[in-house]
Amino acid sequence: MSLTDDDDLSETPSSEDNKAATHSDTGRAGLILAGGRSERFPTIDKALAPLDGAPLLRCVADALSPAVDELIINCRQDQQAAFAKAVDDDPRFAIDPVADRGPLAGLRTALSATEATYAAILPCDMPFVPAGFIEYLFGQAQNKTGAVPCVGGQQRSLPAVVHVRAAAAACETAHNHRDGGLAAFISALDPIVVSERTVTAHVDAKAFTDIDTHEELAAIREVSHRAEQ
Ligand SMILES: Nc1nc2c(ncn2[C@@H]2O[C@H](COP(=O)(O)OP(=O)(O)OP(=O)(O)O)[C@@H](O)[C@H]2O)c(=O)[nH]1
Repeated sequence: MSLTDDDDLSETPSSEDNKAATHSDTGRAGLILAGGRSERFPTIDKALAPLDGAPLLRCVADALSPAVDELIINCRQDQQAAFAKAVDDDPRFAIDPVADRGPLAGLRTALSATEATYAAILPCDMPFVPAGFIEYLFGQAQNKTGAVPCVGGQQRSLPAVVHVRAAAAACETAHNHRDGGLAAFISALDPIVVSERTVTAHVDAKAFTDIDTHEELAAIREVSHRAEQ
């Protein structure tokens, strides 16, 4: 499938489709990539590391939930039980058939688990992206292959809102690419890039902070502790 920004990707479900709608047959999915090994975050899976009393995974799920109709967590089989306990809602899980194949493989697994037309994608370590900004990205992605923000002078791969079928095709293209990562995926998807000026009008740049180490998490805790005083 070849898609460009000019392609109209709108899908108008028939009344038959609507009658047959199930929990997974929704307009907007939220996909959380959480199948990494957290090697820079020793002794604990960073998705379970607490921030203000809640595991990072729950912070991300709580932020995403208001903007989506269904939540899907992508991870390894051995993470599922702990992750199910960590989040408040009752998310679906998309389990990697083969572990440790990287975020792009995780994304393919997550995309194949939803019937939604559009999906927001977040990593498990980016807890401050507000639902309002995800809603904004859904609006920008409408009838396009997707939308990503420009932050710090760079187009980001995540967070992203993507057209699910276009994204699945872009995963295949990226898979055959030399680096085979999320950057190759975004390049193949060719989404709308929301300018930095527009991004900063909607949200603080801190919203896109991701947490890779204990030191980074401690620094964030320190800032929020000071803000409370
Ligand atoms: N499904 C899946 N997700 C992954 C994989 N590797 C990384 N991710 C996810 O992709 C996102 C970005 O990855 P990183 O920030 O590098 O996380 P990580 O690989 O767990 O961390 P390090 O091991 O310290 O590099 C995180 O949400 C990870 O959970 C993988 O092999 N499979």
